[in-house]
Amino acid sequence: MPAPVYRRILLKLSGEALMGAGAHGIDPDVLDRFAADVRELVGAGVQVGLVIGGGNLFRGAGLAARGMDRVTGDHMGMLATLMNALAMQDALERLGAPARVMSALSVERVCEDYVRRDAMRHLEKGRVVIFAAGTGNPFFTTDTAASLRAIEVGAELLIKATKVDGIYSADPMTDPGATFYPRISYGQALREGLKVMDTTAIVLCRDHGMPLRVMNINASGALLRLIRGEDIGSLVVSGN
Ligand SMILES: Nc1ncnc2c1ncn2[C@@H]1O[C@H](COP(=O)(O)OP(=O)(O)OP(=O)(O)O)[C@@H](O)[C@H]1O
Ligand SMILES: O=c1ccn([C@@H]2O[C@H](COP(=O)(O)O)[C@@H](O)[C@H]2O)c(=O)[nH]1
Repeated sequence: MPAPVYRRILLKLSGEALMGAGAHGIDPDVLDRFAADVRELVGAGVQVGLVIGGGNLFRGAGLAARGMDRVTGDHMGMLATLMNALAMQDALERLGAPARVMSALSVERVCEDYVRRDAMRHLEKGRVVIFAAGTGNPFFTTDTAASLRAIEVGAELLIKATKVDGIYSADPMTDPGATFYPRISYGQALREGLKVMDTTAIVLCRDHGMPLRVMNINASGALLRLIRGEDIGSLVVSGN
């Protein structure tokens, strides 16, 4: 087996994908499958930071569209990501992979607060660090939190694992004519307003030279092959 080409990665997992075939919540089989994929990475010697979205439970923008105060909705969205993080911590530990949830919002009886130096230490010890509650601020997303944490902890790659195979000219879920981009520059992604990842997250990656891959979360064994150097999904590269 080829050795991993990355020492430390930050993996952003879609919250929505946790629903599986359901319309809401967490499908336990899907959760366990994702946890097994993450454990394989740890087993291969890679230090793994995780950020999990909250779209399977709540998004602030959706709640605001139905009349709720936006900041309250975003607080609920961030707490939703904490619930997903706790579920993932449990699934990983059932598989024998030590994990720590670190939250950007203080919920001190439940998990650790996010402190960068502590997070680095957990990673060095081979524990999966699950960064919960996004950035801790409303009006952001977990994509931005993933970019931020990847940069803060010195990850060598940010992987966005989502429901589609990578980046396309348009949303492939709604546009069957969308073309796949195996490589795209940050500049082109921003210019074309591609909605696969939010603008703030892409700008952060661009400005801090964080390599970014978008890939399908449901492709079996793909994460392991990716960290061993296979060209999977779409790679976002420097340039205009
Ligand atoms: N140009 C594009 N290329 C690829 N996917 C796109 C594009 N435009 C929109 N998308 C959509 O973006 C989705 C991924 O982004 P999004 O952050 O909304 O999902 P997510 O990762 O599942 O979020 P959450 O973690 O909140 O559940 C894909 O599932 C895809 O349908
Ligand atoms: O930094 C952040 C991150 C997230 N939120 C809120 O949480 C939900 C869920 O996150 P997704 O990235 O959409 O999965 C998001 O819609 C926001 O409402 C936040 O406020 N700040």
